[in-house]
Amino acid sequence: AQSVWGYDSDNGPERWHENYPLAKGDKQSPVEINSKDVQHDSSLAAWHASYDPGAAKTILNNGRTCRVVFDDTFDRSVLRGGPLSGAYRLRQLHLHWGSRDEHGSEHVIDGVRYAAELHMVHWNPKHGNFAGALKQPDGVAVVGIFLKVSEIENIKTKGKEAPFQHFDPSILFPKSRDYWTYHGSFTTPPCEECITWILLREPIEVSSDQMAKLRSLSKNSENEPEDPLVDNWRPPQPLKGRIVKASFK
Ligand SMILES: COc1ccc(C[C@@]2(O)NC(=S)NC2=O)c(OC)c1
Ligand SMILES: [Zn+2]
Repeated sequence: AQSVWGYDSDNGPERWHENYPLAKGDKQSPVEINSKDVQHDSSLAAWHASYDPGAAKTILNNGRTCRVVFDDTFDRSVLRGGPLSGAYRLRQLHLHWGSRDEHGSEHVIDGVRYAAELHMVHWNPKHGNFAGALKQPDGVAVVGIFLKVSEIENIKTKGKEAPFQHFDPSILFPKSRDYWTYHGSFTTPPCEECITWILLREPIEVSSDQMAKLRSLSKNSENEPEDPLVDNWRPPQPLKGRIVKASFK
């Protein structure tokens, strides 16, 4: 049905605005980042995450992405510093990826599309709850991490099932803390413009097998015809005068 948004030609990003007017807002995400237009801001502080692995709860295929949810009923796994004031609670992380290694990320850096993009979504508890935070310009902070396919032979351990109860997502952070920051929106409907984006400059490496794992997920439920879950990324939206800040020179 047209009303259920997705990434296909009949319900994809070009049509979201028909049911979700915010999609045509002035602070939409993702965006293209051109290093020549980026402004270094020496007042930008370093960001810090202190995550409790025990906060990880479940991993879910919701037909649009693969999502891990965390206990955010108190300041258990938090992100602070960087462009933020106060501690933001980690609520969930999810990914966007392509059908091939040449595309899949949502933000595009100097024309480079990465194979995938990881979003770690945090919200500001001063707004009471997540729903309240969505309505505030400083309500949500998302750390975006680019995934590129490594050349090295992937070192997947066959058949090993890692329990998600002991998963500390800070292991996903790349070495460098360098980041870009700008004010934008969720990249899927309802596209609220409540996000302070912190995009890490250094991508993390994943093997092609790991990418294949992501691409093996399907949109459909069990016992329905196989419909591969791929290309769940929104193309870049107009900056509309916004300046992207860099924490690095
Ligand atoms: C109303 O609350 C929402 C709405 C959409 C998303 C998902 C997403 O749009 N946000 C980012 S970032 N990437 C996405 O795909 C969400 O993520 C926590 C929360
Ligand atoms: Zn996302």
